[in-house]
Amino acid sequence: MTAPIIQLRDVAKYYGGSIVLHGLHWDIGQGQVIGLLGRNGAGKSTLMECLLGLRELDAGSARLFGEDVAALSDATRARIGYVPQKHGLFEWMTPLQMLDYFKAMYPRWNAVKVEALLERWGFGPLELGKPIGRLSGGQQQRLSIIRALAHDPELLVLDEPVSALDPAGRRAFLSELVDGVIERGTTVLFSTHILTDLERVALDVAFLKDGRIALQGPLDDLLEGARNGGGTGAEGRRAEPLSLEDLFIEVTQ
Ligand SMILES: Nc1ncnc2c1ncn2[C@@H]1O[C@H](COP(=O)(O)OP(=O)(O)OP(=O)(O)O)[C@@H](O)[C@H]1O
Repeated sequence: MTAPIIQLRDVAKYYGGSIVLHGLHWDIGQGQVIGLLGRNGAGKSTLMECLLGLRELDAGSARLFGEDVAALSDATRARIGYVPQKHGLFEWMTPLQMLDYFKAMYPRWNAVKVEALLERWGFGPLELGKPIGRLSGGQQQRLSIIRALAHDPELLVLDEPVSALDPAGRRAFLSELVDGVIERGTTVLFSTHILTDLERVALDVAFLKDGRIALQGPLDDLLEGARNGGGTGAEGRRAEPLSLEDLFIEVTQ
């Protein structure tokens, strides 16, 4: 069996006195596509930052591609794409300058893909020539996604990647995710509060609650299990079909 792409063991993270993650074990295997769900403040961003080595753990260990995240090699870093919730793009640069800057860092930069995405996602000469700080929130989010996809990462971590996108932008992103990313066998972890998007894309969902992964499984199985009264503690078969929204409320309350 191949080693998991993401491996978390006994992870704990505190902010001051408050515990956000604790006793968290999680393995994500090659090619898995997981939607991470949890209430506001449950710790989804913190978990993603910890597993990428962007925040120091208070206990436990996190490994990516078998390497400790505290000491990732450049080669492993180049296999990862990340869209943070606060994208923090270089606001004084134009999109072209920023993409050129990142291109120099990645041996596997896919210039054809970048150009195609820029064109499809509405970056004409006007947008490409403006400082990023003067683009709209949605345009900045699109650019952050393009940057994360540009080097054909083997692991893609997306923290609420569509929160600023209009419905057309969300649809375009989801179709790129399904046809251009998941099709290639990329391992994907993404958080969202837009459950309909998750139903279109995620094969598995994981619920973060009380600092741990409280429930995880293929979306269809979880819904079926919940309808039959198993898995979420309900008794007897339900008369009403259970939606992902119902399941979310039941698991995370
Ligand atoms: N830098 C920080 N310093 C102190 N507390 C923090 C910090 N970052 C996050 N927190 C706290 O940790 C908890 C988890 O925050 P986090 O952003 O990880 O949650 P989330 O599940 O991503 O939330 P949301 O769905 O609202 O984006 C929250 O209570 C938050 O206030």
